[in-house]
This record gives sequence, C-alpha cells and structure tokens, in this order.
Amino acid sequence: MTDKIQFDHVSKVFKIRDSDQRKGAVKEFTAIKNVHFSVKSGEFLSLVGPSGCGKSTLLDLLGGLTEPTSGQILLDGKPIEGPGLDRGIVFQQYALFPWKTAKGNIEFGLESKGIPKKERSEIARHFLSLVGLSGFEERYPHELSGGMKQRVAIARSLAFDPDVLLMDEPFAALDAQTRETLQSELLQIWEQTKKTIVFITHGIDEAVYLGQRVAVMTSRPGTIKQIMDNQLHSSSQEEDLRSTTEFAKARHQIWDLLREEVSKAQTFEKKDQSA
Ligand SMILES: Nc1ncnc2c1ncn2[C@@H]1O[C@H](COP(=O)(O)OP(=O)(O)OP(=O)(O)O)[C@@H](O)[C@H]1O
Repeated sequence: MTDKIQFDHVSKVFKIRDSDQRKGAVKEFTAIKNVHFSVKSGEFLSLVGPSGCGKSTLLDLLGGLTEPTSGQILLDGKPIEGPGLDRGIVFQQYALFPWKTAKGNIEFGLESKGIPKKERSEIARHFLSLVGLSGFEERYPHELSGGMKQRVAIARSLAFDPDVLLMDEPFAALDAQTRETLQSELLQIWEQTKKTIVFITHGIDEAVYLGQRVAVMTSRPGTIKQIMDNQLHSSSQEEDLRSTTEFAKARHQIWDLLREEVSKAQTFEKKDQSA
C-alpha cells in the first residue's frame, strides 16, 4: 500500500491573548509539535488523545481549513493547499440544512459539482441506502433522530466520492447503543468503499474497535506518541469484536500509553483554571 497522507514534521502555533500582560498583548501557543507520520491508501487510522492535545487541529490541517506553521502535509505526494473535494469531513455536529430533506441535503452538494438532476437523485438514494436510511429520503432533519442525522452527514460526505474521509468525533453526541451501531456500520462502509479514513476520538474502545492502526497522541503540545498495529481486525468479523481477548489486550495497551498523557492534560487544565 502506498502512502495517501504524510505529515512531515508538522507544527501549529496559535497566537492567543496574553492575560498576564497589558491589554492587547499576544503570546504564542503551540497546539501540535513535530507531528510526523503517514496513512496508507485505504487504511482506517484512528487517532486518540487526551482533551486539548490537538486532535481537531490536526484534522483541520488535513482538511485544509488551516495551515501548518512549519512542516508540510502531503496528500498523494502533493502539499495540501486548502479544502478540496478529495477530502470529506464529518464533524460531531451534523451541520445539515434544516430546510432540506435528507435527500435534498445530499443533492445540494452534488448540484455544486455540476451533476445532472436525475443522477443527483440516484446518488443520494444510493448513499442513503448504504447508511441504512432507505425510506427516509423525504424526512427533514427535525424528523430524524441524532443517529439518523449523523448517517445523513456520513452519506453526504461519501456522495462526493472523496478519497479520504476525515471524521472528528462523529459519534460523540450519540447514545451508547446508537454509537455502537454506527461504529459497526462505518466498518462495513469502509470495507465496501475502501476509503482512507482518519477517525478522531476520545474513546479508547472506539479507537480500538475501528482502527487498523491506532495513533496515540501526547498531551499538549500534541505529537504522536506511538502508533499501534491493531491485531483485532485480523480476527474473524463474525464474532462480537468487543468481547474478544484481542480487544481487551489492545484496549489495555492503548490505556497504558494514554494514562500518563491524560493526567498531564488534567494538570494543565487545573493550571489554566487557576491562572
Ligand atoms: N484557533 C485557535 N486559536 C487559539 N488556540 C486554539 C485554536 N484552536 C485550538 N486552539 C488550542 O489548541 C489546543 C488544541 O485544540 P484542539 O481543539 O485541536 O484539541 P482536541 O484534542 O481536539 O481537544 P478536545 O479533545 O477537547 O476536543 C487547545 O489548547 C486549544 O485551546
């Protein structure tokens, strides 16, 4: 497998207000530092790290929503210079148009791509069916549950046929049962479509269940602490993966790597609150 994405010594520094200094003074804040890793074409990589370690910053950089302060990010060997249809992003909040139906939400984006009406309708139906929403095409977002809305958001991203799907805690706002259902559906979709997926999460179980590899980040400034090959995906898909010994083992390994980082992040948070 070839490299689809390469982070080449990437750092991101934000300018923030300096509350210790005179009014209007700014200081620099390093959100992520020297991030260096790659993602293979067709790979499902999950990325886990403590709160505030720079996970969303990393995904925003990949999405081209912001630029690195130093280093570069390559997609198919070329530097990312902004957002593009080659990358679809799914956020925690569904961001659907409330005045459009499930189908209309998907068709809208396709229209801007210049796809003819009939084809737009067919594509929207196909992807709604892929995420298990056949029969819900004409429902408006307020007529759908949280899980259904997130399914529409995933279908909308897939309908653009991006090479890469970037997912920023897409299931965090859902109840536990819906989350587990969507996780297994996402794995099936990935197996069918073979998209390259980068999936950000706070949850160790989610990271282990989904990722072929699991990248663990340090607390701030965030960098990649270790990337673990996840043996779980080589076991039979027939069984309930979450109850296997491989799952428990992988979970334990990730928690060992994360424990120290989580406690560092909590110390930072306390310091920030008392400053
Ligand atoms: N535009 C910005 N300006 C200044 N600081 C920022 C900006 N965006 C993010 N940060 C800071 O960078 C750090 C990393 O933020 P980020 O949202 O990437 O973390 P995260 O790991 O996704 O957090 P969480 O898990 O809590 O969602 C945080 O301390 C945040 O306050």
